[in-house]
Amino acid sequence: MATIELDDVTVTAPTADGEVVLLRDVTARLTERRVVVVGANGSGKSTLARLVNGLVSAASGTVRVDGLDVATDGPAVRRRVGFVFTQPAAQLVMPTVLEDVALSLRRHVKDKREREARARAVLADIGLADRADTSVHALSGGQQQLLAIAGVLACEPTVVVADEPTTLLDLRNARAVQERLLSMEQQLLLVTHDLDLARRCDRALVVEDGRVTCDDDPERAVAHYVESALS
Ligand SMILES: Nc1ncnc2c1ncn2[C@@H]1O[C@H](COP(=O)(O)OP(=O)(O)OP(=O)(O)O)[C@@H](O)[C@H]1O
Repeated sequence: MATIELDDVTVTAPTADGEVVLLRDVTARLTERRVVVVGANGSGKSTLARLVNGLVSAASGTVRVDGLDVATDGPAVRRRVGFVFTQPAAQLVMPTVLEDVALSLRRHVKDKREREARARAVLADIGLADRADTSVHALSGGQQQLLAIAGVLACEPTVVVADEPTTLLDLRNARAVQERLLSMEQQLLLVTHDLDLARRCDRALVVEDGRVTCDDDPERAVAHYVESALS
């Protein structure tokens, strides 16, 4: 299993009259297979998730994935960390379903024919084999999210970071995406407002106002979050 290490990490962003702190003094060593991040809107969850593949940089402190520093080994870290966004359309770039998966595979499989065969196998695995030649825009939101996840997994990452991956999906598609993410062998760092889903993970971080205020087993952490959010 992969290891994500955050050591005294603070993230800031510039404002018109100085800077704002988005995340403050976060330290955690994450080795569990499924780690969930919960917290109120605007508390800093996405900022925490984005640190792990360098989409957001730390102002101070270090972020490491399997010992590699995101600040100095960015490309090597990004090869290990796949990212699933809330909006799947954000990461579907090719015209057809098959081409999109094949593009994800371009660094891993050099031979074009072999790449196409692998892409077809990936599509069969997620149940989209019959949509291979369809436009990515003709897929439903749920199918697009499954395709985005397939593209990420095809690159064989050791960590998958998913930022509210089921927020836009109906119950059935949300379930399909959840099961795919929870059952995969890769380490999952999941941001979600779905507390039932959070309870199925192995460890939970609660973020409040840019700080990790609870780091515990999910039952206890979710209880802490509910108590704090509703009090
Ligand atoms: N680049 C930026 N510049 C200024 N403020 C920012 C920037 N990025 C994020 N913020 C602010 O930092 C806070 C934390 O944002 P973040 O997206 O991490 O929250 P979140 O917990 O993921 O929220 P949500 O549940 O609504 O997605 C928010 O108040 C947001 O407006």
